[in-house]
Amino acid sequence: MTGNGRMGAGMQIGVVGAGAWGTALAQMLASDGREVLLWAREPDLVDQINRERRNGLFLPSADLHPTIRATASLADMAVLPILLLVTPAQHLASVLGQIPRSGGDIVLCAKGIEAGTGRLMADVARDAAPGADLAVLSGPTFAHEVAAGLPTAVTLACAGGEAQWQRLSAAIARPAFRPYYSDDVAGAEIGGAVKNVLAIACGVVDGLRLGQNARAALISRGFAEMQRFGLAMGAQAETLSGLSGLGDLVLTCSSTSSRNFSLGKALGEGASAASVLSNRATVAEGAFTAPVLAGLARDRGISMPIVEAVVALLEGQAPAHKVVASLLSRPLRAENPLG
Ligand SMILES: NC(=O)c1ccc[n+]([C@@H]2O[C@H](COP(=O)([O-])OP(=O)(O)OC[C@H]3O[C@@H](n4cnc5c(N)ncnc54)[C@H](O)[C@@H]3O)[C@@H](O)[C@H]2O)c1
Ligand SMILES: O=P(O)(O)OC[C@H](O)CO
Repeated sequence: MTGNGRMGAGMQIGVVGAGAWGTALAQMLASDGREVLLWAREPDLVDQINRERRNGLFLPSADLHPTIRATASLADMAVLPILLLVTPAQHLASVLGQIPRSGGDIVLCAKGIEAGTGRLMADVARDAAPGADLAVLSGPTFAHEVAAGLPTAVTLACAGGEAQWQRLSAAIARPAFRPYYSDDVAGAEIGGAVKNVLAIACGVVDGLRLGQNARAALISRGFAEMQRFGLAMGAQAETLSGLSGLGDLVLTCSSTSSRNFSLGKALGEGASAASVLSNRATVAEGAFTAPVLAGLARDRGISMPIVEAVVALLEGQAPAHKVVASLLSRPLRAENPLG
């Protein structure tokens, strides 16, 4: 199916969260002159965006378009028909719960699973914003590339089906930003959440200098884990092998531009997770998702040895080389990823 071009440039879109990804999405949406209202949690950042047209905290590379306006007020977002929610996964419930709004479209852009509850973002949003029409935007998307206008394709999974897709694709697509339709909300969410954990593992391989063969093996066996978990949770196989699953897994497992990959690399080089994370203002979602994902998999009898290994490393149970040795000494078995 196809989208219908863009809606009138007059309709303002709201972006909630002015980290790297929210700012990049605002920049992309404003690239055709559309007005974008961007909520930032940090008051100084609101001022900087409005006065200097830049986000020195989270996306210093971008000169922000003049039609982006920042606000510190979540109430300002309540009147907008389309909101992109781009706060980190662990903060979605509290931020969304503070927006006094009923109905409208909510496009979920965080990649993660809520610790403590095990909820995917759409489940969080259904509770925090009952009555909203939910969609998930996910795929291989480094923020700095999207902000620079480089070509990018994403999955836009719409719980409201094709009618919602027509509405949202018209508002969100740009010449260099290409959404693909899906009705598989859970599949799009699971791919994005699981790949972050696997990217930490790929970073460890890099940090330990285990080579390109090992990284390719890890991507492939990691994808098998994503498939086992995703299919058990009701995801469609096509979504997992698409942009929001395999596509994002390949991107995030291939570059130190990924915060998850670079966290893993530091772990492989001998650092502790606590020391790496305490020195960062940015989020590595995989560190929060890994334990809850492992728990969900264990509860369901789903084998995810790479995810378990990441949890062991994050918790400092053993040094990286020992965790890898233990993965490599598992019994030989059939490759069938679903077996
Ligand atoms: N950066 C990317 O390239 C990229 C791409 C796609 C998806 N994502 C996803 O987008 C989400 C946001 O990531 P990001 O890269 O924009 O963040 P970031 O690491 O650039 O910035 C951290 C963000 O967390 C916010 N924050 C910190 N404490 C908070 C709190 N208590 N309540 C609410 N917000 C709080 C900050 O205000 C800031 O917006 C994540 O789920 C990430 O996986 C990121
Ligand atoms: O920097 P990361 O690891 O959070 O990855 C960013 C995006 O999710 C890549 O698609």
